[in-house]
Amino acid sequence: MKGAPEQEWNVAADETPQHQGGFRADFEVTTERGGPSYGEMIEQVRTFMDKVRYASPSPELADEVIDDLRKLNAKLDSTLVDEWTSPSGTRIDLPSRGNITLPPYEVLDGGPDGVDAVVTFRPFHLGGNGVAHGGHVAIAFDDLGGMAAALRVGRPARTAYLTVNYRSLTPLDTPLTLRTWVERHDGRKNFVRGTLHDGDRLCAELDSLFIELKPGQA
Ligand SMILES: CCCCCCCC(=O)SCCNC(=O)CCNC(=O)[C@H](O)C(C)(C)COP(=O)(O)OP(=O)(O)OC[C@H]1O[C@@H](n2cnc3c(N)ncnc32)[C@H](O)[C@@H]1OP(=O)(O)O
Repeated sequence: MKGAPEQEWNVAADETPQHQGGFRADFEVTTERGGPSYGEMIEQVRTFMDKVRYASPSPELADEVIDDLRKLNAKLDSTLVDEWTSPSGTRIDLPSRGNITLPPYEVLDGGPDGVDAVVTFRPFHLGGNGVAHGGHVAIAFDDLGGMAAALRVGRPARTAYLTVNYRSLTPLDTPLTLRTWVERHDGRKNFVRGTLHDGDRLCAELDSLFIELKPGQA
């Protein structure tokens, strides 16, 4: 991974098809793209999603919010870039690399032996009856399982299968311990296991296969 000190943070997307030549194994990570307030911007969006999940607005307020959102969307329209240069996904100083689509996590330790992270499912990750949606648990495992495979092989890997065993309910708004590691490998095949704990209580387990991508493979 490269981290250039001089980052351009508002580069227009070019005409190059994004997947030409395969998944980019070596794209620039950054702590600067999007500016110093980018993390807070993402946090405010997540907070907005929390509010939307539980809000019951009047028709008038819904119309007002729609107007405000249209204005905000128009503001961002002029700044759109491709996925490889967007801060969302490449800002390694932010929870989940600044990726707005992932449950926010912080990697405490990561290397060829595995990944230790703390993940907090937000109120908007609600599944039902106050606990996390199983699909969001799977997303956290997919990203951090993929990271464990990538850190072992030094190249990106794609999920071939992913099984989550849900052992007990996963709470919201609670820092949870998530671990992933490559249990065994066979050529390009990385068999990745994982656990998600609330304190000592096991919430879910991961059993998955990540295939190391060949050079140029999409
Ligand atoms: C740090 C950031 C991390 C982010 C992680 C995010 C991860 C993701 O979400 S990726 C998105 C979800 N995954 C996908 O879209 C993948 C879609 N599938 C594919 O692209 C391909 O099937 C792919 C790449 C997985 C494998 O294709 P390919 O490279 O041609 O491998 P292929 O030759 O078919 O298989 C290689 C080996 O794996 C085995 N294999 C492949 N798929 C499976 C499977 N589902 N189950 C069991 N074995 C499998 C094959 O049998 C073969 O075994 P062997 O070498 O012993 O004969």
